[in-house]
Amino acid sequence: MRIALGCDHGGFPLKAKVAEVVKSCGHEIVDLGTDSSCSVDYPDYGLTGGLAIARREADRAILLCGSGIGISVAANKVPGVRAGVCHDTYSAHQGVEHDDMNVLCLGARIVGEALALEIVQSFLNARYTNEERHARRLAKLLEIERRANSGEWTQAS
Ligand SMILES: O=C(CO)[C@H](O)[C@H](O)[C@H](O)COP(=O)(O)O
Repeated sequence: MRIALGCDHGGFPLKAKVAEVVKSCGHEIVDLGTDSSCSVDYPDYGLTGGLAIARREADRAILLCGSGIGISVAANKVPGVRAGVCHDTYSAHQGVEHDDMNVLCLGARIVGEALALEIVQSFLNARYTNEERHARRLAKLLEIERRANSGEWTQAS
């Protein structure tokens, strides 16, 4: 798979190790920056990561920030993105298997390196099951997205 990898300064300390694991699992990296610990703004990197998915430049993304929260909120604003913060391996594979999560977000200030790398592997190895109940729920998510984007909830009547 092509895996977009992006981070802000809070996530930067984990980025190189995550890239190593992604490549060692046989995947290609689409590097979205940032490339140093200089302070930057997580919405910029959440957007870039989300767009990589929306534009099909990557199959999945891994986004890192201090907590994982800010960058996941930003990425989830992009239609087609299903980003989740996962700080345990179970969520990382179940999020893909049940919810077709396509963006994994990690907080480099929350998880240690060893656990983070196991979480990454768990995410990469997981596949969406497409079981009937999951497909039904995913269809409902997509319908929420469609209605939100149509403006029906924000236009004055
Ligand atoms: O954790 C974050 C948002 O949820 C971001 O990664 C930022 O890294 C964090 O807010 C940055 O904090 P800083 O005090 O500007 O380093």
